[in-house]
Parts: sequence; structure tokens; C-alpha cells
Amino acid sequence: MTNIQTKVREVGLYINGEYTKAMDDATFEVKNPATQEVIARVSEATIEDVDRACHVARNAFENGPWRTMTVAERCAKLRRMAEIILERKEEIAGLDAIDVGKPFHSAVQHEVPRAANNIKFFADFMENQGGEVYPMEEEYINYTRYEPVGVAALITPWNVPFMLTTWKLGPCLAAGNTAIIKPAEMTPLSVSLLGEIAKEAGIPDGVVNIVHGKGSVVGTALTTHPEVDLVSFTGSTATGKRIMKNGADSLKKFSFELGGKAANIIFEDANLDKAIPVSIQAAFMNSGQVCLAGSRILVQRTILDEFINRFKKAAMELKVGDPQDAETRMGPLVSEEHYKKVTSYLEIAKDENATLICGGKRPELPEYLQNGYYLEPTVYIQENPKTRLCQEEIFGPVVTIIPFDTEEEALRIANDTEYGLNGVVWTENLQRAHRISHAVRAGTIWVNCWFVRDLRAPFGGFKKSGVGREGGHHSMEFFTEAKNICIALK
Ligand SMILES: NC(=O)c1ccc[n+]([C@@H]2O[C@H](COP(=O)([O-])OP(=O)(O)OC[C@H]3O[C@@H](n4cnc5c(N)ncnc54)[C@H](O)[C@@H]3O)[C@@H](O)[C@H]2O)c1
Ligand SMILES: O=C/C=C/C=C(\O)C(=O)O
Repeated sequence: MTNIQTKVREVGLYINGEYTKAMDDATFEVKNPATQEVIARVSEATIEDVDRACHVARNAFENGPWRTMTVAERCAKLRRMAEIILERKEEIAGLDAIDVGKPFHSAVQHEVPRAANNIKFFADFMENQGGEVYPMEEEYINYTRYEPVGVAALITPWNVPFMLTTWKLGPCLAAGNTAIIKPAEMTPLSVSLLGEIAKEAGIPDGVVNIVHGKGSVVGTALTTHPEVDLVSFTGSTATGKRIMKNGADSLKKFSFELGGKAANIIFEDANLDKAIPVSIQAAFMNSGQVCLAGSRILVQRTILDEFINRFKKAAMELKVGDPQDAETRMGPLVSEEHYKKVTSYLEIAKDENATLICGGKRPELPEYLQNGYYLEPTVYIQENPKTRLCQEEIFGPVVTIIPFDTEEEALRIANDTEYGLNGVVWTENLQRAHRISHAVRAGTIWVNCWFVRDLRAPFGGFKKSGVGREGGHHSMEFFTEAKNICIALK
């Protein structure tokens, strides 16, 4: 890849097809978490800027050609958008690498192609949608139309900025809505390219808008704005609650994808040759900053010693380093503030008498990465599943092994959480695989695998992990209003 790190980028708001400064010219800095170098100065939207973006998106929805053009025409533009994303995949992955600190090779191989597919998938899905028809004997016939809702605020987190934004933008646009994207203020760079990508794909001005700034200001302005009809949010549970309160007065439609604390349950009959490498991925991918992370590893006591030895060895072998190095498997944490949050759990673990298996300190790194927010892959054993280590979403490379004796105990521990985004089960026993999958209260269960995604499948959380589902027709239902038309035949 090119060395894109050397220049400080100027990133504007994107409103009505133009990159623009904030009305008061205010900007904020974005740093590379591997080095603390400033990599961008980003325009920080004022309330008036958000207001303008909302008017523009409303006008594009009401008066523009987007929602009235044929589905075929709209979807052709979206497919072009997907192609451009693929053409620019190195640039997009490069920006996420310096902005989030995620390994470039993984972003370019997995996340950016998935982002392109998010857009293409929903274009194809929309075009292949049938409809519902309900004849009432010979007297009447009902048919159902799925119409766009209006202006959507798409609010996304910093851990997977580009892919998660396209996961919302694809169905939003395919259905004929207009969008105001609000990326996380820590990682706005890759998402800001979506403006020029949309323009190049022929999407009319005003359909895609991007505003930057703090969630408490810009996010609040969007979620309280009377011209915003729906809010699709991915982020923390605490922010989800705030957004729901803020949007209540204007009765917006909400979709929430929130936090997680998944149980990764390893039974004694598991194939450890598969379970260990995949559990390492589930624990440390993106430095553990993944909502789906298998951060509670429940291990049957009969295989505990073997599991610990092998998991520890694999964790210690993970190459931690420069996100731009092809060998790197784990980069830094995203920011100083987040580093402090994650490392505070090292103290909590001590206070709660957890046993440290490996990690728990900064790795040894070359001089130029000395300022990076690095933490070694860190593994604890904790017998008490009620502890904070086992209950709270740490969102870093810190995982806890919790031993269990019986299936009933494993299930009790797995469900003893306020979250319910996903669960993972390792067993060679088919009946047990089904039994556990049915009994774990979470939106996705992976059996003998992790993070395998079919975009048609429902994706979302039970309990405090979310409200609603994304994926296939679930996304399309959120981004449309169903209208029934009843016609008298006589
Ligand atoms: N379920 C999922 O699919 C999924 C996927 C990725 C991340 N997550 C979750 O996201 C969290 C990490 O992301 P984060 O720290 O960026 O989350 P966050 O909640 O702090 O921020 C997410 C976004 O919300 C904005 N925001 C903050 N306060 C706001 C407010 N009052 N009104 C409107 N917008 C506001 C932020 O600026 C950001 O763009 C974790 O909890 C993780 O589990 C969930
Ligand atoms: O960190 C969270 C990852 C979320 C993944 C998805 O939303 C997805 O794969 O659709």
C-alpha cells in the first residue's frame, strides 16, 4: 500500500453533494492510534450544519428523483457504488488502518469487500422483491407496497467504520430513502469518502450527506430533529438508551445494534484443532473491539488444562504490531481514552482475584510505535461469573476463561448477562448443539464457527444488545413503510 500516513488530511462535511467546512470553521483532530500522529483535521458540524443537512435530505426525499426513479435505475447506481468501493479498496482499508489501528491486510481482504457487498446485496435484494397480494373472494383485492420512510440518520461506531456504515446505507438507499450519516468522531476518514463515491456512482446530490462531530452534539441534533424519520444506530447500549429518549418526542423509527458479551462455550467433545484458532480470532480480532467478540470463554473442566495451555500458546504467538505490516494480526486500541478504559479492567481483575494466564502489559514494539495504545492479548481465568470481568463489555483484547462442569451450568452462565447479541458453541454432539443453540438467549448462535455472515439472515440482539434486526428483509422492513391498497373488483 502507499504511505498515506505522512499527510494531514482536511475532511469536510458532505452536504448536498459538496464537501464543505462547518459554518463556524471549527475542526477537530484525528490521530493514528499506533503512533499518536495527527492524521486529519475534520470539520465539526454546528447545530446549524446538521439542520442544513436535514433540510437538504428532506428536500432530496420529497422533491428529488431518488424515490421516484425506477427501482432498476436506483439499484444500478448502487451496484456502481459497490464497484467503486472495490476499485478503491486499498485506499479505504488504508484509511481504516491509520484511523482505527486495524490491520490493513484484514480490512482490505474482508471488511472492504464485505462493504461493497452490503451495497450490492441490497440493490439485488430490492430488485428481486416480490409483493403480497390478498384476494378477498371475488369482491376485493389487496396488494402491498413497500415505500421509503423518508430521511434516515445512520449513526455508526468506530470499530468497523466503513463496513458498518454501508450495512445501513445499502438498504436505506435501495428502499429510496435519503441519508445523513454520522460516523464516530474518532474514525471519520473512510466513511467521509462515501460522499464522492455516491456522486461518482450517479446518486443525486442531497441523497447522501455526512456530518461529523461529537455524539452528544451532532448525534443529539440528528436524533431530535423533526425532519429525521428514522434512526439506525450501532454503538453502545448506553448511547442507544439516550437516543431512544431523545427521539421519543418526534416518534422516530429506531433500529439499535448494541453491545455484547458473548459466551463462547467449549464442551469436552469439541474439536480443539478448530475451536482454538477460531476462539483466538473471536477474542482478539480488531484488538477485541468487536461487538460479537467471544469474550467469555466457557470451558468444560475436563479439558480445562489442555484448553488453557493451547489457547495461551496461540494468544502469545499472535503478532501484535504496526497495522500496516502484512504480518500483524493485532494492532493498538483505538484511542487513549479507550486504552484507559480497557486497562482499568486489569486492576479490576486483580481486585476480583482473577488468575492472569498471559498478557496484561504493553508488548515490546519498535521505537516508532512507542506511543501507540497497545496491549498484549490478555487472558484470565475467573471462577465467579458474577464478577465485573465476566459481566461488562470490555471491548479490548481481554478475555476470561470461566470453567464449568455440566451443560446446565454452562447454560446458566451463558445466559447470566444483560447482553444477548450472539453465542458460540463447540461440540461434536448434534443434539447438544441444537439444545444449546435453542437455550442461549441471543440473536445469533454460531456452532463450530464464528462470524460467518449470510446477509439474508437476521442479525441483531436479544436483551440489551439491540432492538430490531438487520439483514435481508429485516433491513428492508425497517427502511420501508408497508402500504396496503384494497380495490373493489365489483
Ligand atoms: N451490535 C452491533 O452490531 C455492534 C457493532 C459494532 C459495535 N457495537 C457496539 O458499539 C460500541 C462501541 O462503539 P462506540 O464506542 O463508538 O459507541 P458509542 O455509543 O459511544 O458511539 C456510537 C456512535 O454514536 C454517536 N453518539 C454518541 N452519543 C450520542 C448521542 N447522545 N446521540 C446520538 N449519537 C451519539 C457517536 O458519536 C458514534 O458515532 C460497543 O458497545 C459495541 O459492542 C455494536
Ligand atoms: O463489531 C461488530 C461487528 C458487527 C458486524 C455486523 O454488523 C455484520 O456483520 O453485519
